[in-house]
Amino acid sequence: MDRIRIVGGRPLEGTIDISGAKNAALILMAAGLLTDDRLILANVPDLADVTTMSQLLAQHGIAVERPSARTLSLGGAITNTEAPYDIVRKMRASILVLGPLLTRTREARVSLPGGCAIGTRPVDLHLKGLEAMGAEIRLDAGYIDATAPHGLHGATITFPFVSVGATENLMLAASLAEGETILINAAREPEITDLATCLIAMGADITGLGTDRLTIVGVKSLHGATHSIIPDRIETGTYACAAAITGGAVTLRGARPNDLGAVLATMAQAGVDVTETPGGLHVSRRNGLHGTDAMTEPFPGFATDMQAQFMTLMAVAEGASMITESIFENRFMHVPELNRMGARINVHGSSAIVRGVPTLAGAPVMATDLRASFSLVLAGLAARGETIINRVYHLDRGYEAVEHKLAACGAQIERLAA
Ligand SMILES: CC(=O)N[C@H]1[C@@H](OP(=O)(O)OP(=O)(O)OC[C@H]2O[C@@H](n3ccc(=O)[nH]c3=O)[C@H](O)[C@@H]2O)O[C@H](CO)[C@@H](O)[C@@H]1O
Ligand SMILES: C=C(OP(=O)(O)O)C(=O)O
Repeated sequence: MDRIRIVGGRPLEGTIDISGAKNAALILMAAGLLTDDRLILANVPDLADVTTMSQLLAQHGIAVERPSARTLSLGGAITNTEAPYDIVRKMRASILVLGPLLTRTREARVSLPGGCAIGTRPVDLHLKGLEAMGAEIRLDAGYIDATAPHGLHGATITFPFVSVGATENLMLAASLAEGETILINAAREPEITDLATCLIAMGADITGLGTDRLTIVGVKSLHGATHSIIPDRIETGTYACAAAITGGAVTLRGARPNDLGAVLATMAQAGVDVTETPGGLHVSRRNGLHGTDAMTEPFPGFATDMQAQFMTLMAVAEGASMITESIFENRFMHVPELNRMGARINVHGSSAIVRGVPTLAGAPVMATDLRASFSLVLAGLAARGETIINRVYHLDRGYEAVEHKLAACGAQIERLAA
């Protein structure tokens, strides 16, 4: 297994190009199941999760080609409606093929994704929504067995709480269902709007973009389209933290500041200088950081996918912060690892109290999930001495060319191949 070695203490200076959004790429690839025509996706990041989704689509019969480094071309008829355990277990986002397979072919057998390091992550809202649209669902040997003998029909679905994945799955299903679907208390994440924009380009009828009420009127068929994926807001926020924690100055080229919701304002409150530029965002820090509270919430609130990285920033701020995780029940696995590097963080239920320390000390640490991994990279960049991060495969799921992007800005970082 690869490891990452960092020698900390160097301010980052330079420009980082922000890649296409992982979470938009995955759902847009699933949208490729909605038509036999070609769906061309541009600005696709080169990530392990994108490779996994390509494998999943390929075994459903979809031809997945990469005509250029950043472009994916999807097309062809669905020949197999089973999403097997061996692929689904690698990536929970595999559940996003359920809606498209069912609405297209009236049947789907998708392995239950199960829990993961950050929480139990049930998919009940996906299943209840599809049942409201006429699906018959039973669980069999760890699989979701779904059929829609008469096809899916529109329904009004009120989510009891916001779910990004359930909103996406039902949007995909509704786009080819008979009649009108209304999704109430829908997620408003930028990736949802990106999906809607692409579906509309494919011929779908969707209104309410960017709001918590989406109306989708099913159409008979969808056609091919070309769509460019939005820049990754979480990668943007993560590198903003990297600039800030090292006391550097970095331009994040291609970033879309509005997509970061409460994250940038919270960073600014903590003492980070954040300036919108014509092509992105400039982030620097000349003065000290001060402890600032944050609570994760659905968009436009503070993103849970930024919680671990912001916590590392607060670990070296002056004063205390309270960081509350309200989306996932177990997303503090980075805390013991950060504490091994000298941080002073206590977890009380869904909140972490962070008492800032003047410096962290390099140490061997273990990555436990994607964003926790980068929180350790950030700690390593700020720490005195050497940090070795194990289990880098978590990082490779969602961050493209981490060591190259950081080294180009002056970080002392290298990948140690297994
Ligand atoms: C591939 C992708 O886009 N992943 C993102 C997506 O995950 P994902 O779509 O899995 O996250 P959800 O928004 O669905 O989850 C929010 C909360 O709802 C719960 N829940 C969800 C569905 C359901 O049927 N029942 C249920 O109880 C989850 O366990 C969680 O506690 O949104 C999360 C929240 O912004 C992000 O952290 C993930 O990076
Ligand atoms: C939790 C994440 O991804 P996933 O939903 O694919 O596990 C993430 O991107 O931080």
